[in-house]
Amino acid sequence: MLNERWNELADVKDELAERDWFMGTSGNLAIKVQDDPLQFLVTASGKDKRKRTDEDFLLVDQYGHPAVPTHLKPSAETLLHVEIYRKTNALCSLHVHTIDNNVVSEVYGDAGVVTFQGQEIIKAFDKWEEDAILRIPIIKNHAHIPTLAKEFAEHIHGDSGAVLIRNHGITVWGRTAFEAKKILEASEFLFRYQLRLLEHKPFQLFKVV
Ligand SMILES: CSC[C@@H](O)[C@@H](O)C(=O)COP(=O)(O)O
Ligand SMILES: [Zn+2]
Repeated sequence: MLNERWNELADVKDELAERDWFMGTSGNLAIKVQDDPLQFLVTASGKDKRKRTDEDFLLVDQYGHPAVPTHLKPSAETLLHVEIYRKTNALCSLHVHTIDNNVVSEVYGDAGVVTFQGQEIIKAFDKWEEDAILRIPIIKNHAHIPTLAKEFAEHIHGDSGAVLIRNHGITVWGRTAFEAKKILEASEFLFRYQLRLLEHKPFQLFKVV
């Protein structure tokens, strides 16, 4: 099981690296290995996530501490992944910094949310009704990670979802690694769309849905 999960997460990491979503060692990824007690694989802190090595991940427990002795340090943002697995049945959680998610988080940061409606791709979030609205919350980038994780946890409401951290990045989760990746890609599509739209229709910034 551990090996299977390791390879699954390594493959996701390679795909996101191909998109250049790990600039400057940013980003972290996790995949659950077992419940009761919780154990999951998380990226080792500070690594170049574009490289595939056998020190890319380490196993951590329900507190985000290494589950077995290791010289590797868990991601600085491991506590956010802990909150996801504590509150949901998600299997995989992904965090990336992109220019688009940072700019969107700043443009809509004061509102605390960015909304999308009438966009085909919101079906990736399991929203199938014609007038469905997708709301992605935006939280403050607290430097104190336990505080960040606490505020982040208030926006975890299901086995899949997405939360923006202002001028920092996005964290998504899903019932499978495939679903988490789908939500991440769909989010980045929407962010790019929204920023392009604002270039052509600046008044869209004030559209209330
Ligand atoms: C250099 S990126 C800033 C980091 O503090 C963090 O936000 C991040 O995403 C990567 O941290 P990491 O500890 O490698 O998981
Ligand atoms: Zn980060």
